[in-house]
Amino acid sequence: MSTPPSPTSSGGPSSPRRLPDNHFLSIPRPTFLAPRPPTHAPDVSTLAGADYDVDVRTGFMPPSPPLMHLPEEYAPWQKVLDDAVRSELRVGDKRDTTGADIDKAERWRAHVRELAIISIDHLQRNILLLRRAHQVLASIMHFYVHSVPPPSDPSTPLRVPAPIAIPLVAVSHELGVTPILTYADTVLWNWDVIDPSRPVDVDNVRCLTLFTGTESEEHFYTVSAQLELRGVEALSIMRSSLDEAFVGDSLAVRRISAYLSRLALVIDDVATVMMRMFDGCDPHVFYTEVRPWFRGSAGSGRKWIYEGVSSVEAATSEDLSGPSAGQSTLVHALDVFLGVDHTSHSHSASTPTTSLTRAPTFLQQMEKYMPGPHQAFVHNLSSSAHQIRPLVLAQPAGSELTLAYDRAVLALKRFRDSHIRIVTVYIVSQRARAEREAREEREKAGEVVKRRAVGEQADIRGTGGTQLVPFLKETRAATLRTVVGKKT
Ligand code: HEM
Repeated sequence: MSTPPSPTSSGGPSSPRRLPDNHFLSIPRPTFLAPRPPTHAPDVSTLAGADYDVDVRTGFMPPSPPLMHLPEEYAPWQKVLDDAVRSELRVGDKRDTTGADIDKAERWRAHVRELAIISIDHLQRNILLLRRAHQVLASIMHFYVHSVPPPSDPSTPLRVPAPIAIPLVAVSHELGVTPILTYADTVLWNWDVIDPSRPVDVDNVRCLTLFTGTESEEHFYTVSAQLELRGVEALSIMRSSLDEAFVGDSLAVRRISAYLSRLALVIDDVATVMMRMFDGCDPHVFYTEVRPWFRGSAGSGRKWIYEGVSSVEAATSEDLSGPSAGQSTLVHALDVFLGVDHTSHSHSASTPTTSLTRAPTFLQQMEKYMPGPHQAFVHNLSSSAHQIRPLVLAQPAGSELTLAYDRAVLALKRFRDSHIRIVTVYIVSQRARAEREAREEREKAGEVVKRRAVGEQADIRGTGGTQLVPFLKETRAATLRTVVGKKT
């Protein structure tokens, strides 16, 4: 990022205001104090830039709308995807999916198996085409694996046919991302501007639906895209703060304090944007129609076999999660920048651990689902020689810097409060409703059905395979533990 925008004193989700010209943050530093990193230190001078695929205006989203078409040679992929959407394929293990739905899906699946295996040679070195290819192939794969009825033996592997598996693994390799549908496919690479004469901003994007064509699905993706755009300012604040941390003098401390206070407002805005979810994404439609398409192989009890793929490559496609906004680099970056330590909860996440190994946290596990350059961004941020938290801890309690730091951390905690409210409405309550309806149906048929005891919680899993309620509460608790002063 070449020039960070000045932090502003206030502003709503999409209307940051400028600082007055005489504000101390508007005064340039004397040039002899300009930070110059030592050659052995990681370069934190540009947290945005081509190397990380981060844009000064759009952050982790590409600066212009992603391609929606592939060259003619790849038209067969596009056609089978369009056919799946047009024929309104239904998830195979839903109670109301009919035999006719299953037959229709099977006819479509046969076309997928009969596709020729197309080389990705003509996509290579063109990142825009590779992204579109990943999105198309991963979407076809999710339609393919989820439109079949459940097998009689629930551990029967799911086979992804070679015409999809081979190019998907190859394209994923080029992009440094996993061969499964990711947050990048559903959000970062899945949008267009509403009004092309206006810049890309929070209120000028919409996402192009893929699975159900419902307004709820489109809104679900669009809110995440809007949130990414509102978060762009946080990236420039991080960069400016790290530059100042390198200098580390008293002026730097004052400046970082102002940046962190501004960051708190930006994070609150990001949370406000997230709550727009309620404006257009119906919780029941989301839970019953949209979310089932997202499921990955992790935690499903079924192995997904990528046919025609070498055993080495196949190892990278085992136990993968479906898309989750938990793969958003923006939120990871905020955690890393503020020094939120999630390691203590790794035991309650999906990966088992032994006393000799420390399991990666959920957030670390999610990094491999991010595009390669964004993973590099997070690594660079976390390996920066000049971190904010140690600087804060070195200040006296109640100082301007510690107060500002806590404001930012508490804003992130409030973001997680809001997120838990969303998850409660969109998943926990919907799951309870689905169970109640299934029970009533069975009771109507004369069965005696055991009810869950009061206080007994369902084992509800996220698309990332976590036990989501304890996981999200622990993630929030880790954020609160990061506060250095009063935890309110
Ligand atoms: C209807 C809307 C949403 C639902 C139902 C939802 C659901 C979930 C679930 C179930 C998890 C647990 C991890 C997993 O197993 O996948 C999760 C994690 C997460 N989600 Fe969401 N989410 C929603 C919207 C969002 C949005 C818009 C964002 C913003 C980027 C977001 C950011 C995160 C993050 C960062 C995590 C990791 C845990 C954390 O850092 O607190 N989610 N979400």
